[in-house]
Amino acid sequence: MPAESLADTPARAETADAKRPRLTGPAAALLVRAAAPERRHLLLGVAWLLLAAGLEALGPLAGKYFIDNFLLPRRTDVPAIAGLLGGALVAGLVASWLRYRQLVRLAGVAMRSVQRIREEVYRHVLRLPMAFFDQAITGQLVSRVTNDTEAVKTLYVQVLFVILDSLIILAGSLVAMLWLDWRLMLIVATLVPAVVLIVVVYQRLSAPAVTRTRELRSELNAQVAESIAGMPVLQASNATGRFRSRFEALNDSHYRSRLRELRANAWLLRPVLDLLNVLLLAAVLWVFGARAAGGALSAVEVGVLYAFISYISRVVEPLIQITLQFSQLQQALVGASRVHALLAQAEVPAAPEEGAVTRGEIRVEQLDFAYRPGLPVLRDIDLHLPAGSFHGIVGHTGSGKSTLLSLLLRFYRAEAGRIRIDGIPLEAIGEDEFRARVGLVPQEPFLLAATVRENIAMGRALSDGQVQAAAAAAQAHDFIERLEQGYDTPLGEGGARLSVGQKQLLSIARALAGLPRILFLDEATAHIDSETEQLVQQALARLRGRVTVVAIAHRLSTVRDADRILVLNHGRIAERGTHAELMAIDGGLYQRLYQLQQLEDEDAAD
Ligand SMILES: Nc1ncnc2c1ncn2[C@@H]1O[C@H](COP(=O)(O)OP(=O)(O)OP(=O)(O)O)[C@@H](O)[C@H]1O
Repeated sequence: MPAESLADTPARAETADAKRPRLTGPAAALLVRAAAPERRHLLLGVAWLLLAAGLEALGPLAGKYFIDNFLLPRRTDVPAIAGLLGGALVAGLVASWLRYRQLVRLAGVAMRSVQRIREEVYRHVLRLPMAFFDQAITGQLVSRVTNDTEAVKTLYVQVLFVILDSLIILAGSLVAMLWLDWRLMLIVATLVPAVVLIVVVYQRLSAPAVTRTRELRSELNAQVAESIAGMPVLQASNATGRFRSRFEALNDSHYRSRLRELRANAWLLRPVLDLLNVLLLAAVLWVFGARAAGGALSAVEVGVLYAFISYISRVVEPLIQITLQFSQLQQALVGASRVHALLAQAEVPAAPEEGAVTRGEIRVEQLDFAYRPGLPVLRDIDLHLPAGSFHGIVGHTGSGKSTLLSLLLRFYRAEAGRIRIDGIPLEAIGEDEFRARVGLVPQEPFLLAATVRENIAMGRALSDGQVQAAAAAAQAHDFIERLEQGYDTPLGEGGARLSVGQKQLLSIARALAGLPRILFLDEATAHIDSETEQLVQQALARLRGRVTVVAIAHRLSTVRDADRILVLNHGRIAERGTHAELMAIDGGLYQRLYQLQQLEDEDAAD
């Protein structure tokens, strides 16, 4: 199957959907859905937030009461003053305690919601069709599952709760001011449309920069992942310099984009609001000054003046907080829409749980397939593989061998024709049943950074005896026993401590450990020496009659003993028969392939 390219591509674009930094309906639904199981916590958290903000809003009113009733009339009523101060102190303490409880509760809601979203995204990725991974770039996908979901957490923790908190304080202060002096309150309230205007301008200026920054960050991830995966090729082809320059260029674009974003923040958020704060204070003082000059200022209004000055800062501060959160909101929305775009990708449709693989007989009728419309890769494929038989598939590069295997493995769906296993259509067999009964040994063995035992068991509840039996059947037991810690030897990332042949034998052991009825091998002997190839051949011979084996082989010796060999040519089955039958076709494709390979082998021996 095609490997991911190491081509020197410029910055790669992502889906248009992920670019729109808007809390679209489905993205909002995602956030609400993730928080839904926490409704009780959410309601209690918001209730405590409301109570705390209400208690805090009483502070300036208490100050006004003190000025009006004790300070200006020069009254020294100690028990009343002590009562007032004590009340203010208790209200402050209760407000602080409620804030603590509310923060812990709401932060918990946010964290658990993001945990759920991240799990949902990962679960979804595991169920995406292979066609999706043909286009996907590993690093970008990793970025979606980790960074973007983290950005969504910001949306819950900081943005929504800080904005909610600020809105409540703002509303409380405006109501208190309305009660004190509605005309003055209207002057202060002009701040609100001014801030809305600032936020709109800010969003216009910074949204493209924020989106670009996120894209570039995920491209940085993609390049690092790609470079690590292809390190041997990178170093051997002396491409490290080129990759370094590409990374530096990307990193520089990221820096510039972030700078544009920060400039918009620096200009529009705090400084403009601080200026508005000063203007507002001047306006309120001017009104009071005018009233005093006109002789209309009563003694009672000194308390109102004090309360107003206190409330102005309480109005300005939450507005500053709200606008500051907008930069994070922007990033979180981009994150949420990217996560949503990924979740919107269609999963592999779930198969009904009824069909079962019992014997392992495969029948293919009139199969046609194309990855892209109009470019057929397989045409008119008809096959019958009896249960327990051993079939080889050979053919030149690009003839469609791996594609046929991918269709038999249900990685893609054919547009025309039928595949049946034991008489049941492929898509009617339950996913668990299908994967348990059908094993695959891929061309590139994939090993986890875990022990030999874990690599064979792959999370299945297998006993030591079952693991060892599978290893013995794959001719891997002997070399495993020779490792320092036998089956408990840690293999290092990608099985770095083993030879390619040993990795391949482990990969076969893993496939056999599930006791499959059908076993597919995709060029499993392509990169191993003839000695290991013989081990693989012995392992396959032992499966005869019990497991249906389909082996794609570049090396014809691997399938020489097969019951039947299928020769693919430009997506069609050109020849089929045993080795002897195919060799008897004069000028036949198989005969030519075989002779060519013998010449190559002789050359290699020379
Ligand atoms: N995921 C894909 N998307 C689009 N085209 C693909 C994809 N995989 C394979 N192809 C194309 O389909 C054709 C058959 O490819 P396939 O990998 O099945 O050939 P193959 O016989 O297995 O070749 P090889 O021996 O080199 O592995 C090729 O032209 C290839 O470019």
